[in-house]
Amino acid sequence: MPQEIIAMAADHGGYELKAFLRQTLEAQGVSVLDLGTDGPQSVDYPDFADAMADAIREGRAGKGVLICGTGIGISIAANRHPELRAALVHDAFGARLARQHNDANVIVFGGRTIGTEVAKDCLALFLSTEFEGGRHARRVAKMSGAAR
Ligand SMILES: O=C(CO)[C@H](O)[C@H](O)COP(=O)(O)O
Repeated sequence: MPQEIIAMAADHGGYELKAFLRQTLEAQGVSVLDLGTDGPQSVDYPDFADAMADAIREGRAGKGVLICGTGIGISIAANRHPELRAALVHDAFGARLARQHNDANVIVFGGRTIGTEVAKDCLALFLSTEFEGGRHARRVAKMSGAAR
């Protein structure tokens, strides 16, 4: 089975953490689709959530990493897209449960709030943990259906 491609995108509050995590993944042989941004100039985080949604919808990546300063704005923007289940994660427990219970396909970090080593551990757990299905599949399906 071909290895899943991981898309990454960040605003100016997260580009440094993105570069660190990209380097980490590529050193492990993981293919990364980098959707920007790549420098400190001010950009708008919704544009990068939109780029992530396009990449996942078009099958250019299987999972993604989004980063803004706090992770909050880019989470809000990402979860407006039906193809994304974006989880803002601060610790290993959240990273694992985001996969096991929520079948999240995007992990979100705050570039100004999380340490690089914590983010690295969270990302590794996120990418290596399977969705549990069962009762969680019913709940995830309810989020994918038409609004009430
Ligand atoms: O965290 C964010 C959104 O939730 C943004 O990164 C943050 O709002 C950008 O702020 P500034 O333009 O002052 O650098």
